[in-house]
Amino acid sequence: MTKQTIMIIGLGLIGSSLAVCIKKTHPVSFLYGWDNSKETSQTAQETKIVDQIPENFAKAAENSDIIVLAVPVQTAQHYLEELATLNLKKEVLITDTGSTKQKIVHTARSYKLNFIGGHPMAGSHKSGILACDANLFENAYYIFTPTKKEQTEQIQRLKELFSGTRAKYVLLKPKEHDEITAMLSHLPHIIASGLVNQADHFNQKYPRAKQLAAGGFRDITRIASSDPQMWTDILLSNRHTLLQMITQWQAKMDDISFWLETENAEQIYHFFANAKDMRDRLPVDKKGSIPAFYDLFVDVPDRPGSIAEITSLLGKTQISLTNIKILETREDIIGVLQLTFKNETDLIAAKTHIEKETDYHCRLQ
Ligand SMILES: NC(=O)c1ccc[n+]([C@@H]2O[C@H](COP(=O)([O-])OP(=O)(O)OC[C@H]3O[C@@H](n4cnc5c(N)ncnc54)[C@H](O)[C@@H]3O)[C@@H](O)[C@H]2O)c1
Ligand SMILES: O=C(O)C(=O)C[C@]1(C(=O)O)C=C[C@@H](O)C=C1
Repeated sequence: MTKQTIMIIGLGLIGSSLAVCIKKTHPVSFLYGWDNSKETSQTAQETKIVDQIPENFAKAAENSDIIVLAVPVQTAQHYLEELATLNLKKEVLITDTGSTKQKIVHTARSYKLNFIGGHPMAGSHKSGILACDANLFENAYYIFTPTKKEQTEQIQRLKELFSGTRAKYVLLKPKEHDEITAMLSHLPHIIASGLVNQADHFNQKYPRAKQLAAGGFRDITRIASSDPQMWTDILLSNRHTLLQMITQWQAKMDDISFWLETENAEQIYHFFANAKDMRDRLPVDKKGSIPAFYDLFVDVPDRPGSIAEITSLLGKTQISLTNIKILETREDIIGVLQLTFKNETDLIAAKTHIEKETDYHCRLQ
């Protein structure tokens, strides 16, 4: 194992999780971390997620063999501009984790930087260093977008660097990447937030309506809790593709309006049947289509002692929780408890146990 100096710029959810994975498989490498949030830098230092938060950005970058940009995509562009002005090592390899690839690859090329675009297709609506998770990328796809054949050796360097993620590597062209993620990630985020905003407006007429939001609304809108800055950057950097996708979406909505106006049950049935068929065939073991965190949602009666009952049940079985949160206490009826575990085995064991010992309903999403 060669000793390398690695610099991670941006120590939020993705940067800190990658740092932990790198440390696990490359203990002899030296890891610099850089973040413009003082609090985040302090946490990274205290928890030893990185070896050092340097005093001087330029010196650390110039000393690095690999630089990983894990900041919002627009910010990553600015860092490339800055890195291009430094006296970086000749062999330095720069990569990023951003959710869009064409713009950043284009910028890196214009500065003649040794850059390979990267994108781990796993994440969460949670952000920041406190959401750091060493298992975040396990079984997920990690996309690289090389632009030249000569980059094979560089890709190999990155595959080795990120081997601790236990992700599956995929190579795509930047344009292919941006079209696929527009369909499967960016448009869904727009729709989820659109729904929440529409419901927010609606709530002015029926203020109690939000208390009634049940599984359907919650399931489809989880990702609306994601970081607004990150998503502003993503949308603006994949503008053209998204404009086309939105037009297609609007056409689909027009179809539904028409079928409703004309009471066309056959077309409406076909719309749902086709979607069900496609959704049911989605692989369930892939991150991206399942929650990246091992969360269990338990409907509990809103009465004293019900939370203690669950924690003591889990305590007896030695299943350890990493987080517990009361999501809502709906009047009179039930509330939802979000239990987070450190891996899938604990999650499934907890679900089985709670269902066996109580009559509480458990859901994975
Ligand atoms: N969240 C996801 O699900 C996900 C998944 C895959 C890829 N990505 C991409 O990875 C990147 C990071 O996303 P994240 O989820 O880790 O976001 P995050 O908000 O959790 O972390 C971003 C970090 O960058 C820091 N930062 C912001 N501006 C900075 C600057 N100018 N200089 C230094 N640090 C700065 C922030 O303080 C924060 O710690 C984004 O480009 C995003 O598109 C996100
Ligand atoms: O699971 C989530 O919360 C995510 O939003 C993760 C998700 C996605 O859309 O699948 C979000 C953006 C990233 O670029 C990759 C993954």
